[in-house]
Amino acid sequence: MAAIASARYGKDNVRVYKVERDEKTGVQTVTEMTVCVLLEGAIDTSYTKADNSVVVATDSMKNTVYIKAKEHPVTPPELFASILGTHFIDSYPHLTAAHINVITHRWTRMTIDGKPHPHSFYRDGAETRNVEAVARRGKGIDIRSGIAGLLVLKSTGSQFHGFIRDEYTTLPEVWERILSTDVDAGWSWKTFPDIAAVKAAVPKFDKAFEDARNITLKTFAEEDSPSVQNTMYKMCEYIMAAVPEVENVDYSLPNKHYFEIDLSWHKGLKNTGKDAEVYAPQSGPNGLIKVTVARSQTAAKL
Ligand SMILES: O=c1[nH]c(=O)c2[nH]c(=O)[nH]c2[nH]1
Repeated sequence: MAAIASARYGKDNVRVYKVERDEKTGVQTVTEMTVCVLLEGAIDTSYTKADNSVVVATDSMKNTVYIKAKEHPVTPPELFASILGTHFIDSYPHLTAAHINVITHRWTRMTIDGKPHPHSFYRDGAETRNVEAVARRGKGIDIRSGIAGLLVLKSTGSQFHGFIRDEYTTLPEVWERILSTDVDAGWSWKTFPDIAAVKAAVPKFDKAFEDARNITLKTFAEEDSPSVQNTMYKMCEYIMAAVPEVENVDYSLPNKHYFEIDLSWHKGLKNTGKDAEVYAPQSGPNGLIKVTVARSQTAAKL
């Protein structure tokens, strides 16, 4: 006999743009998001018995995203995701959880002749601000805020030595290397009992994002990194110290390798070790290093 172990469904890639116009100053502010809604609850019969009476159409979910974006602020994304999630479980008694993902894309205001332009913006990077809010009936709202697609590189100030050497090892130890990664980081907040608690925390969300982004960049730039593992752990520690309401911090960092090229076959050109200048960026395979750091009392329970 087969039975459903878990099921959720919804609408992904709902693209939304919202403009805010300040009539007095003529300054406009824009937000562009990609939203995913996934719902859970007493929906098994829609899979097992073709019972569509329990189905909120994914098309209606898309409409709801647009309507809630019209009725409410879409920033900070933590609040908008919580408003959406709460709407679904409040509106449909058979649903138990709503998982809302909001990816906010960068539109940075242009500076023209030294002045911020009132209505023109540019995409200054692939980096996105990502929020996942899960509203669970009777269990409050869990939020993970994050940053993804922040591509960074340092041309020195990174080492890697002392690792296991055995019959599988060819990697030389290095006291000097290039370090590059595509930062995917998240910070998870203590459960909010309800939407009022999320509203009360609104001023903290943008500050936490700026703190986490600055800590990531500063630690990456300034630390003489002994390994990706140690550097990302330090980033987690600093974020936990900067944002007391955060319960844990996670990073997922690909190690984007740049290989030295031996050019000595061409007229004895020196291009390795301290003479290395021309490198071959690798697209794969790459290292992938992940961690979640919790406060000590929570980590002990995990
Ligand atoms: O920072 C690093 N951590 C590793 O675990 C690892 N493994 C590897 O081959 N290079 C690196 N670099």
